[in-house]
Amino acid sequence: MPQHPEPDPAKLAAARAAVALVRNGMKLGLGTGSTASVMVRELAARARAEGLSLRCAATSKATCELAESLGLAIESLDEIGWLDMTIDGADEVDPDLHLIKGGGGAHLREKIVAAASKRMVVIADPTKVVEQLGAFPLPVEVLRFGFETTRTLIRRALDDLDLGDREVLHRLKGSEPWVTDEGNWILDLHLKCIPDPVALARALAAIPGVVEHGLFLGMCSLAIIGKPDGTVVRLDRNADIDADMLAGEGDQP
Ligand SMILES: O=C(CO)[C@H](O)[C@H](O)COP(=O)(O)O
Repeated sequence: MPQHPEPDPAKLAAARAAVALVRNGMKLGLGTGSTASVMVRELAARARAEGLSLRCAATSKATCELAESLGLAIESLDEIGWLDMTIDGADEVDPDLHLIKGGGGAHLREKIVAAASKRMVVIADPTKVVEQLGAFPLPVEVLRFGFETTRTLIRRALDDLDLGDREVLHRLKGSEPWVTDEGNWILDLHLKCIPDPVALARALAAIPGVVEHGLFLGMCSLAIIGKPDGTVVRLDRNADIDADMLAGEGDQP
């Protein structure tokens, strides 16, 4: 088994609590990022120890490689169909369980997988919980074709929302553009705060050339926040989520 550093205790606590929700036979979406990686390791260990039969779709090439290296078989989303649950990390979580995602640049696949899931469970440490979204730069995946035109249209949309003086930065890896799993580029919107996430999401989605933005609104039904002492806090959108989740058989969300 590949060696890896001891995981952060808060991420480990959140990951373990989420993996405890998994039942034999479930169809799962596996998120991307450092917290999701801890979850994938915990899930693989539990599946091995208990002989669980699971069907898993990955939200990135990196997660696919990690899961397969740990013995979890990954199938394409379309092979599996609707999922019982996706477990993923987040960059910010607000009190309505609205999210910013895409710090790892995987928010396009993450959103598709979450949309195909009956439940999206977010795992995070307390630094991700915010009163208002926007301190974390909002990632927007953009087609390379007409990239500067799309950036200008985004700036105009921000102007209309009184967010006009904010930076819209091309994400780089070294001196080269950062390329997503789908071959696109990313703009990071340094907004400082997002007073109206719904309006911003609508404005960004209306711009040709925007493939997907990192606002996940109304998608997450449970956030599990791990604390450094190993305890967790659950932020529920639906009070009956656990009973509901156990009853789910992967029908259409
Ligand atoms: O959205 C994501 C990747 O696109 C990640 O889930 C998010 O960036 C959180 O990552 P980490 O757990 O490493 O802080």
